[in-house]
Amino acid sequence: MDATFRKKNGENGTQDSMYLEEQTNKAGVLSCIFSLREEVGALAKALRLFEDKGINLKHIESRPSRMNKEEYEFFVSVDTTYAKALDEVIDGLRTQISGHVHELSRSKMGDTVPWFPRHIQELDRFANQILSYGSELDSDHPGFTDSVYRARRKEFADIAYNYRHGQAIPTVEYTEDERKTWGVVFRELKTLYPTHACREHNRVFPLLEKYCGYREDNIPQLEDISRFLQSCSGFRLRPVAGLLSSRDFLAGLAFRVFHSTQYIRHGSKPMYTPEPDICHELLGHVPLFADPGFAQFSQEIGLASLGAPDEYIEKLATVYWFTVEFGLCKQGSEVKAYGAGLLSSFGELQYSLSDKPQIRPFEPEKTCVQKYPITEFQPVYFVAESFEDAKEKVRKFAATIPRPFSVRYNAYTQSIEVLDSTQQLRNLADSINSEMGTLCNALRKME
Ligand SMILES: C[C@H](O)[C@H](O)[C@H]1CNc2nc(N)[nH]c(=O)c2N1
Ligand SMILES: N[C@@H](Cc1ccccc1)C(=O)O
Ligand SMILES: [Fe+2]
Repeated sequence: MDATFRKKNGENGTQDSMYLEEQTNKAGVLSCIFSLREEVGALAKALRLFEDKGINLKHIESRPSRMNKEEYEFFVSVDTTYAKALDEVIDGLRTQISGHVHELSRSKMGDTVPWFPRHIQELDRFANQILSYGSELDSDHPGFTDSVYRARRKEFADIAYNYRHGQAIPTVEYTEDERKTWGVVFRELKTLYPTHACREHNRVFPLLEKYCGYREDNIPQLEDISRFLQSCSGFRLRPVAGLLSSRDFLAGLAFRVFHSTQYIRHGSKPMYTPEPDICHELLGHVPLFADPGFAQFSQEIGLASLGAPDEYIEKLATVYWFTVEFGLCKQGSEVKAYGAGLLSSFGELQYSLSDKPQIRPFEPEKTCVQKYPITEFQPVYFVAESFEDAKEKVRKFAATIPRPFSVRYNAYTQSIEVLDSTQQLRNLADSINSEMGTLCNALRKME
């Protein structure tokens, strides 16, 4: 059970001596936490309530309460088939044994909400939680049997493992072979961008050539790009050894942090690779993260993911997949690519705008359940009406994610604020008020 137990003080500052929290994070399991005044038979009485309703407990744990020495806390889980009976037991715990229960409140910040980073520095915890793409990829990965390539990948992994927030991203000396691979990818893609890429991508690309060393004969350095992005949109890069879980990866976006690989694809297959590599990050993602509107869109997906239940992380990751990774977008009378997985693969970029794949309108409620392959061209793409439209739709979708609190990113402290107290809301109101003053003044000066 990955639930964390945390007891909260009541809003009025008093210590609640009992709280109940249901969770449905794990498919098929419902949990509840309650605390009781310690005395002979207290637990037996509580358990009788479960017995009376015919509930077979799956799991029970107890521990002395840290907040109140006279109390014990109990954590129980039951099969979801007992959902209704559990509600009745909770009522019973509140009423029938209230003699042993002082005050009662439901903790708003669920004590069972999945952990998420609150400060940008906490992203350091993700460094060594890399997923292998699975045996499926390993065996047909173009670099699988190349021992030189594998050794080189380990060098890149070590840079990422040792990286800590705030450090400069180490410069890498790329080999001649690596530069050759980059050159092929760069050249082919550059000829396709004017006709295939969305206008936001085409607008930023020349700036990257001017300021970040984007050239056919040079693989740009992550540190230079990270600085450039910070000045455009506040996005920054962090080196990562490989694929992160969707939850971790999306959490980074909430802080405007993009986890970027630093190794390059195997030279034998430059036109398409089944996993992210530096070509994908620098040619696919970076130009769009430099666009303020797109940066905002990406961060909102990240914020929506914090503390969300697993099933919603999966849906959000699918929405991310069909927008940021493989999205198509209407621009004027044409359809263009804005998904980074398309903008970094000269094979798939051409295919995506041909008449071969299926094209459907982007509707988050439908798109979020679409299955997709991760190691071959996509059979289905979704077309957004515009970035603004996609942003609005994703916002509406995100609002359906069950979460008992709202969050906001504070860029000054680089931390996530959980908006669950009147003090937090007052701070937010103050800051909006100050911005509103700026806006009104500026408007007056325009007249
Ligand atoms: C969020 C979604 O699952 C997406 O495919 C993520 C998964 N993990 C990742 N991890 C890394 N390092 N890079 C990525 O682009 C992604 N993409
Ligand atoms: N297929 C992309 C890389 C990629 C793999 C998986 C997900 C997203 C992107 C390319 O060749 O550039
Ligand atoms: Fe990507």
